[in-house]
Amino acid sequence: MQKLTALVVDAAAGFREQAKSILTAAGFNVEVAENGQQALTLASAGRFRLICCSDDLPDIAGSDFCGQLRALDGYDYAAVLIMTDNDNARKLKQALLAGATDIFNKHDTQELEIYVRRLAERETRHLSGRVLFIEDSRVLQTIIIDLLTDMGLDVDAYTFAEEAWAAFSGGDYDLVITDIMLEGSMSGITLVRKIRRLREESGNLPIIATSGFDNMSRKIELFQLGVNDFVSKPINREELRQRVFNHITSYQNVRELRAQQNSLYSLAMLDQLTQLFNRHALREFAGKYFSEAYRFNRTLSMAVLDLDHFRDLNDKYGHDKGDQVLAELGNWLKRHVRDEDMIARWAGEEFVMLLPGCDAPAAVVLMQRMQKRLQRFKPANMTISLSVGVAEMRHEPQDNLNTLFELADRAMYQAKMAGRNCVRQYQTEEGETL
Ligand SMILES: Nc1nc2c(ncn2[C@@H]2O[C@H](COP(=O)(O)OP(=O)(O)OP(=O)(O)O)[C@@H](O)[C@H]2O)c(=O)[nH]1
Repeated sequence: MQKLTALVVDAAAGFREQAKSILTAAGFNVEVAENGQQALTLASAGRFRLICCSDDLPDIAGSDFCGQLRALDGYDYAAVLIMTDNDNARKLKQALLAGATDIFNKHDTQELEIYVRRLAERETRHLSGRVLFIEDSRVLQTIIIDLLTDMGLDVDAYTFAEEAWAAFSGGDYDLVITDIMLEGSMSGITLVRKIRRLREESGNLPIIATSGFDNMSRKIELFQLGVNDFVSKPINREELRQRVFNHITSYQNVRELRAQQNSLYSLAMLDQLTQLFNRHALREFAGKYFSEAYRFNRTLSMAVLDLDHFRDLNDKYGHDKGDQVLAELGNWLKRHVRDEDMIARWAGEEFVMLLPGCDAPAAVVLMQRMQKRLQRFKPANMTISLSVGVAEMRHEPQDNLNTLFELADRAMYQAKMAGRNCVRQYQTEEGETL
């Protein structure tokens, strides 16, 4: 990692001190000079990452100082900040043309503070990540591997796109850098196309293409294909370093944000004990089940499943054992429904299933089969049983989750009354099933 060094050049001792303290606070080691000549001597002896220079030096104009500094060996990419106390547009433009990076007002140092703090953060940030790198020139491969590992990155380097593609599916990468013209039967373009066709997250990975053909229509084609960036050969190390830095950090920020969103989603929608959807999620998604049933005139059934004598199990074996039973049962139930069905933990020991395309008699048969299997499956080594109530949507305008739940819940109660461990379809007092 580069050492953060800065040089302040100003004839006024007061401003030198002020600038020095701002830069020191941002993490720079600071040297000072009173005039341009002294600064140029110091600059050629050392290598400063940042030079903060007055536009009003006693011996040399600010723009000339910039020009002479840039001509020194190793100052191509240094940040040269011109400090001014008058906003003479012409003078400032001259300084920019002569190579100044930016211009700041001496009387408003807040902007300078923000700039140096951000630069220091960027320079000292420890990158970590994995790069898939494809380049068929051995010499260039070595140079770029050095650059990337120096940035803290792990690199998987390949000469052929075929090998890289084989490695891609097994690796958790943060960036792909690929040459476009490669030896072998697969080109860099085919590799990019294959990556972009992937549906999973890795299909969105940032890709930097490199090529010796600096041809505009080829570049445009590459961007259309989904390449994020392009670096022409011969590769400028510093340019590639900055581009890699930007792509890796923004990709990782997006990933982190997505992970946070997922964990918030999981907290909001999933029951933490069973990892099934919770009641809130059932309410959220039920609308879709009902509207599709109306639209396509499909049947929709609901089953309410309630553990029998669970209080006794808790009392006899403890609440932790009860929790274990619920967690294992939840997992087991999830594996016994189809992808389009929905299962949620409604409350303590009560679960709800929405079964689209399934009428009530079919749901009864399904639940009876499940009950049979449950006798063999002993969650947490406990023999348990379920009372199940089933009801079918009647396709009446007021049908919704609440009305269907009410019927299925009443059916579940009828199953309890009938001695538990059985399935009941809701029956009206007149004996009509619904
Ligand atoms: N371990 C555990 N127990 C729970 C949880 N949620 C609810 N319960 C317990 O589930 C039991 C439900 O008891 P009841 O409503 O009387 O029902 P039951 O004992 O299963 O009897 P029936 O439903 O009539 O067969 C209570 O003891 C609750 O404390 C939970 O998250 N973990």
